[in-house]
Amino acid sequence: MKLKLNKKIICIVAAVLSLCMLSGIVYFQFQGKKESVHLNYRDFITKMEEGKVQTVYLVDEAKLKGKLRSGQEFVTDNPRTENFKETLLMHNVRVEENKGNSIIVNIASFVGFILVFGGMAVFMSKQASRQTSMEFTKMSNMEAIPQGDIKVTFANVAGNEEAKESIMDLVDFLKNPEKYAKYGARIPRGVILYGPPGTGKTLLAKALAGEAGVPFYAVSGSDFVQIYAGLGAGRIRSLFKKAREHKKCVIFIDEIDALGKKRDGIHGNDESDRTLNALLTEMSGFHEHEGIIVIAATNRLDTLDEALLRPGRFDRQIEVGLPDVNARHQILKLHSQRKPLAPNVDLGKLAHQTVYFSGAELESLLNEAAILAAKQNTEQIGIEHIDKAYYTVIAGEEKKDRSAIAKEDREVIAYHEAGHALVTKMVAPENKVTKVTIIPSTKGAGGFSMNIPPDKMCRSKREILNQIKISLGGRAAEEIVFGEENITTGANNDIEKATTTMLAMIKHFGMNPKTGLLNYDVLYNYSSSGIDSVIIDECKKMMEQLYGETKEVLKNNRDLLKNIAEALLERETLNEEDLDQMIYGNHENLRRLI
Ligand SMILES: Nc1ncnc2c1ncn2[C@@H]1O[C@H](COP(=O)(O)OP(=O)(O)OP(=O)(O)O)[C@@H](O)[C@H]1O
Ligand SMILES: [Zn+2]
Repeated sequence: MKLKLNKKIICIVAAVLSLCMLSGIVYFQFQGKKESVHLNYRDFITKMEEGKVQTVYLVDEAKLKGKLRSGQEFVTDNPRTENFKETLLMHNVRVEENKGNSIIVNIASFVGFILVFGGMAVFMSKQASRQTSMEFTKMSNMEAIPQGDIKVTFANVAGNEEAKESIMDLVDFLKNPEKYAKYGARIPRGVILYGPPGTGKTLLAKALAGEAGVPFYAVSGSDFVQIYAGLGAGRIRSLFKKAREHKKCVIFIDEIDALGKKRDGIHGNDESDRTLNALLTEMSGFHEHEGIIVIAATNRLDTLDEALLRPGRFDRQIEVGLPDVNARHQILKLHSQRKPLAPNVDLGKLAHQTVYFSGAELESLLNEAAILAAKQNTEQIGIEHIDKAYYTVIAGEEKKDRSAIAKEDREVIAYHEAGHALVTKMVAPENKVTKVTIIPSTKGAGGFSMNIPPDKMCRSKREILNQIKISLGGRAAEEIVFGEENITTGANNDIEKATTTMLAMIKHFGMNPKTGLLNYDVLYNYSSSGIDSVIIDECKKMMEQLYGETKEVLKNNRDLLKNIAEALLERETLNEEDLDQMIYGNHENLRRLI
């Protein structure tokens, strides 16, 4: 009874207090609006250059306040660069340092209100209390793994050679930031690792910290959302504050997409915007000689807000793809190092059977097998354990055996990619084919073949036509080998690319005799006749002719096409040397004959 009464009183007091608080907040907001405007940093610089800025109050906060000559007060981002004060003085701006400004006081009182308000809420609801304290604990738990405790090095990462190389560059940046500062080089602040789950992104970030011998902070983008308003941005600031104490360190933000998703303009989310802005502000506030590198990871690069990818932010993007057969073999070897494998386990063969497995799945495969063997008390881990574990690992995503479904698809993909590569070699040997693979990547649905034309200012009509033939090479190979009935949707992107190029030839470059030397975009601006049917007819005609020629190239080299496709099925990835070896043999001279 006593307890109930107490609760009632508490509720009444809480209601009255809340009312007071609310009016306080409303008053504060009214005051705030009257007082200062928010200038983005670029506008601030413009105003400064125009001599419109009278005073700036320098503080060590993310935002700083100032006054325009018109009397208007403003708030803007604090760049925290070393020569900021000098720049201000050079522009005749009065600089006042560390002066408590009224907005800070206001913010403090606002935060005070919020805290009291929050406190009441906590008091009134046990549930909320538990939740809040969890969030706060999370916040204070952002401890770094100290330097020396990170045992991960590049030796723990198998495969992923290209990603590893890019990360290796950063080790030197972290070890000797002064060296780069001396030459005025901007040290990369942010790196995005992108690729499918479980491919070793976290591992690479840890290896960077491990190799450079610096502390490692790991957080996840999703830790910053779904928490009380304003806390996300606060957490970012406290994370960076802690990181700065170390001078050199690696901050790893997993699932960056949780706070840096593209804004669609309709479903804006103020809270994640605020958090993202706090992150960007912190990153642009790094001192030149500071060795802090932020590594972010995401499964999808294309969903990220462009603001994140601008220079000075996450301007290095590194793909971390699924491992090919060679890389899978190395990963299996690495993770079986301390496992007693039976002689009947052939890791090379296992690598072939684990198409589309990520590094994490391979690790899990061996781990599950080890658990099974331990349960049965057998001396060693045998192939029978691995076979069983195989289904445990892929269960849940697909009932059927992945490699079995993939078999037919893989063959079509192999011929498709072989088609692209062979046509490139035949019609445009000056292009570089850096990599052909049937392992899916973000660059292409099935597989992809990287074909880089030489760097030139202008391209000739012949080069453009060849580029279209290269795009058509995939579909042409499918048709020749599997018949017209069996062509696939795999050529979707290729057709899009070919059409775009073809239209540009006709509409912009005046490279078709029938449609003439006209720019059709300019023409359409003056008449509203829509797309000219002559253009469509010419496009189709030219495309048909090029497709015929492409098929001819492949038909004349069917053996080569078969060899390349079979090599792809066997090795999954081929590089330029492998291709040249197959096409030109050992005789470099032959190259000139073709
Ligand atoms: N290339 C690799 N070499 C060795 N082990 C790997 C590799 N890739 C993944 N692994 C194993 O898988 C585990 C999980 O990898 P990691 O957490 O780095 O993947 P991730 O790409 O960060 O995944 P997510 O996108 O799900 O966060 C690692 O701890 C390691 O055991
Ligand atoms: Zn293709």
